[in-house]
Amino acid sequence: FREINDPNGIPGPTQIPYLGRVHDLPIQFMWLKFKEWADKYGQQGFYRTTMLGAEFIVVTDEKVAEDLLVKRAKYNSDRPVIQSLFDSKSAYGSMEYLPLMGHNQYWARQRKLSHSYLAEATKAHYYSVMYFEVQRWMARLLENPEDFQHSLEDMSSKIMCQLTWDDPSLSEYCTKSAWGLLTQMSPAGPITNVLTPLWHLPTLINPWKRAERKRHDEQQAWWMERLLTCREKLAHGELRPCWTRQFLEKTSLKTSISGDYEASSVIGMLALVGIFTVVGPMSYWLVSMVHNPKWQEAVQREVDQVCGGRMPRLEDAPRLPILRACIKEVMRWKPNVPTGVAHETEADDHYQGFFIPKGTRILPLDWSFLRNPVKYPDPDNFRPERWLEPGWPTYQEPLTQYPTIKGLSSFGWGQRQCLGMSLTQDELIVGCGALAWLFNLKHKRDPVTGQELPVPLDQSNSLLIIKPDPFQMEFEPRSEKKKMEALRIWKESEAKDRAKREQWLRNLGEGKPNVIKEPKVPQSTVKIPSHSPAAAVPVVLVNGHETNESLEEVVMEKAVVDLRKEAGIRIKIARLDSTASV
Ligand code: HEM
Repeated sequence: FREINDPNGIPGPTQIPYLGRVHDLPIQFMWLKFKEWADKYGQQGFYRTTMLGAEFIVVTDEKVAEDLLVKRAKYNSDRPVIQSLFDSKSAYGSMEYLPLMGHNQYWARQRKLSHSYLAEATKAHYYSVMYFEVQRWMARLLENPEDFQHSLEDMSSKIMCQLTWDDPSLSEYCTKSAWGLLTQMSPAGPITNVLTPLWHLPTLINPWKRAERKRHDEQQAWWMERLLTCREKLAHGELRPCWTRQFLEKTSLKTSISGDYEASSVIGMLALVGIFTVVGPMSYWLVSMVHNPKWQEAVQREVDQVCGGRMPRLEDAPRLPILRACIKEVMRWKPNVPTGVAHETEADDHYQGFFIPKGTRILPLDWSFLRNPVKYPDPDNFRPERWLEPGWPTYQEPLTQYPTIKGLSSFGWGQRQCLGMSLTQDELIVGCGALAWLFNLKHKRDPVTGQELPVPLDQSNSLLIIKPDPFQMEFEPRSEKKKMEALRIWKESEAKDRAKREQWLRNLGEGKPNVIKEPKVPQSTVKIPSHSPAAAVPVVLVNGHETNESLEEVVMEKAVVDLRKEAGIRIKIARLDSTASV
């Protein structure tokens, strides 16, 4: 007992031999107990606890997270094992779940690949996918408002399925599969994540292992089927631009990804992770707007003034600071990964005079960071003005650029920081902007008593990534004109999309080339500083049109085209102030 409660060690709750503090750490709303301990023991910005022999350092201050997870990222970027998944860290080469992988070769190459695809998500072609799905969601909300939680999840899933496999019809299964994995990896999921020794029972008497085997095999088979279907469609010229097409056509030649199994996993995982993450803040947006009608009115006023009566688009973002402030405040007030995602240390270390052994799990407690009263005065209340008015510690100028959710502690730290920040920001701007344009989000009234039905503020699941429990609310169209306009826009977009798909297939039948016309890239809310290496990337023009491809890709393509004896392609490179032709 004395050994595990060393008075000179890192402060923390008293540990019981073997159990540590697992017995009084509730599975439900675990982050609240962690915060309670933080207030008691975390004066230095961190404290220590253990669970069934596993050492934890719970980080409660952003400065400490910066020191341990960013400055010492070289040896603090591993992940702990998740007991109820087979080889969650890919230590034995399973190569399946990028965000859960150890700090190993599979993680390095998959992160590189995912990074390039998610940067792609900020490019012009992909914006149209977001607009299209948000327009569909608005129409669905008008037609069936009761179903809003399901249709929201489906919208998010359709965006990911289209970006990944060019097929929004896969959304229902993809969502189911995403929640399956999320549940399996969360402490609030199977009991074997907490009582870990149970996992080692022989398979015959181990229902958890058998259930996981079934879930795992189905998911992997589904991911593989997606890759093979895309390959077949590509061979027939039927696959429009998406990450799988990009992989099959270009990346597969250059990357060290080992083959179809790994490729289908890394691409499939991207689709999954983009669903439940974005659903959280979008759901809490609804909750926050119902509870804060004044801020809802402020966002509506801003959207009306800036967008002149139409649905907001991404190029409007620099002139929508109130919308961005409310989005950021929703993510601060109701963080959807409240415990943070643990890193594991790969070497013995000393910090502030304390010894941290190799294999310690470092938990950056986001709930604590975002409720720090010094950085966020009045932390328990929804105060978007903290991002908009000088005098608040978090205020930053220029307001065309700030507030931005990029870099928020909720996206994690150092080498493991989230790769989906841009995608999340863009989806939230388009989605929440459309809601503000079209609806008054309100409490629903009981048809019998006329009383307002409650929209709970603190009822959610307790998975690693949370969302509010089912609730009821009202989506009141702001006017009949807006309602008709939203339905018209959706009908028009749907008809155009159908026509484009048909044209694509007709072209194929007639042997004509299929050309994708990309809309202009909207101005980002965050400008790239001129000293950044990204600013020096040359703009590549093909036949006078800007392309998203790199110079090497274009030259490579030209070589292929030349080989096929299809001449007539001109490539012009504009590099900063000078231009040259190849
Ligand atoms: C509200 C939205 C989101 C939140 C709060 C969030 C949060 C996080 C967090 C906390 C991590 C772990 C960071 C760490 O270990 O320090 C992470 C990792 C990751 N996120 Fe997100 N995420 C969001 C959206 C997305 C989206 C939309 C995508 C992509 C489609 C995405 C892709 C990833 C990937 C691939 C990783 C693994 C990075 C690695 O292990 O190297 N995330 N995210």
